[in-house]
Amino acid sequence: MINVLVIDDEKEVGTFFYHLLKDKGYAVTLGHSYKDSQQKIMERSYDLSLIDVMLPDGNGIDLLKEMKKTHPACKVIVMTGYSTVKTAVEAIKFGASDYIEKPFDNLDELEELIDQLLKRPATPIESDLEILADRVGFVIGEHLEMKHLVKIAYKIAKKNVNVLIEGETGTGKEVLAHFIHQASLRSENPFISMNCGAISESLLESELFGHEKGAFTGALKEKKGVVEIANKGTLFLDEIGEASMATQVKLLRVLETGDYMRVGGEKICKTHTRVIAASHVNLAHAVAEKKFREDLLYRLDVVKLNIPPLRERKEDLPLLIEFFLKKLESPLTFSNEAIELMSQYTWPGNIRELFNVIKRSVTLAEDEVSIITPPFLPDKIRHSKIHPTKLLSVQKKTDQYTTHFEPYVMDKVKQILMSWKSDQAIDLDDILQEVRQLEDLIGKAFVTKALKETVGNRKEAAKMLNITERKLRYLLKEKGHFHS
Ligand SMILES: Nc1ncnc2c1ncn2[C@@H]1O[C@H](COP(=O)(O)OP(=O)(O)OP(=O)(O)O)[C@@H](O)[C@H]1O
Repeated sequence: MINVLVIDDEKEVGTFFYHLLKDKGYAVTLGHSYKDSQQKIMERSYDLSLIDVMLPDGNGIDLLKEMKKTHPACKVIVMTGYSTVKTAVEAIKFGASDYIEKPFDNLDELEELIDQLLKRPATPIESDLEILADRVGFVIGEHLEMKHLVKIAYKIAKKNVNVLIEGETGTGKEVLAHFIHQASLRSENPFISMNCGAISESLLESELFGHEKGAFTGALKEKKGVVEIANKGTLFLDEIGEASMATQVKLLRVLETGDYMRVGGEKICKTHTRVIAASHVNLAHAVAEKKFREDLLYRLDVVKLNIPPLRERKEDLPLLIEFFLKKLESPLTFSNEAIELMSQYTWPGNIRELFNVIKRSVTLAEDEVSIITPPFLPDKIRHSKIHPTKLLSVQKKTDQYTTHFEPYVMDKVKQILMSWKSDQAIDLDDILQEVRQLEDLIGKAFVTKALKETVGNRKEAAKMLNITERKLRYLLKEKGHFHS
């Protein structure tokens, strides 16, 4: 028997769902307040719950959290008024499967949604979204924050809400926008991408809204703008922060009412496009600096998705490398040392830069070798200097490193001191002599690794270690740091 809990303080809503669901053969429990529903959540388990976000004695989102904690498999639909769509999107972040707006004017759609949710197996969404991601060429990876973000993107894709994607250059904002479009009900209609920072102000306006014949010198024919072409589809506005204040006002109008005018035109036109905006600058900061309209930001960031930079999702490097090698139809692979160097690099250009590096290495290595080794990587990656402690300290889960050598060494010294009893006589000179030997050992390990990486090329090895070739020769001769 399927158990459903409907939580709403409006009696009519409860009664409506009671009859609708009872007729389908489900067992329905009604909750009328926060307190009362809390009790009902504790009493038994449910397969589905419909929760009103605004209860007189509490917040429906908190009940959603409790439900998810107590019965993780229970599907939740939150119910909201239009003005609280932002809250509903929040609910999705906390695990709601979907949200519906009150009043319910499409009952067939509502029934369909409930049936679909109850039909789905326990973790369906992951496989659905993975199939779609595969189709659009979007690597999700293993990074938890990224996985969560894609799940939210997938869930809100079917809703007609605007989305704001923030992230450094090359992190995949456009690919994510495309993924959202493909997951939406608009996927049969056009996805149009426009970079607001790439063209001049006057051209941007006519590209966005179109122009009438004779609107300006050179406007020989009338032209459709992207808001018109992407009508019923998705309009991806990259670098929205670059749009002038005047264009921002016009965009705001499009977002509020769908209305716009072609350049040189007098007729008000309407579009039903969905806007996904992106920016590599933090738009809230731009608002504080008065470079971006607050009301426009408010309209845009109904859903805000922040893509982490590649240096924070290094665990995804192998998957991305594999994906790009396949895309380039290359049979080559990267050696472990090459991958290690790539994971030490900070990737300021993010995934775009990674793709370019892979393309370059493949071109250089093709017909020469079957495994791409460090010499085929660009200098910036081979010689990207990392702080020695990054090598010596244990990498923590959070990818944080201690920033100085000293604490690491002091920790070891403390351990040694603890085992030294003050009544034991020691010889400090002997100890310092041992430390110098250790220094040699560490030096040897670095030199050996550098020579291995550069396949014995001393010039390259010296460069990698940031020492002169003379010093390297000295180390090899005097200290016996031979290449083993
Ligand atoms: N998750 C991903 N999976 C596969 N390819 C990706 C992914 N992210 C980025 N790319 C690739 O990296 C390149 C840059 O991606 P994209 O243009 O989407 O970045 P962006 O954040 O929009 O960049 P910009 O801010 O410079 O406009 C593209 O070639 C894209 O295909």
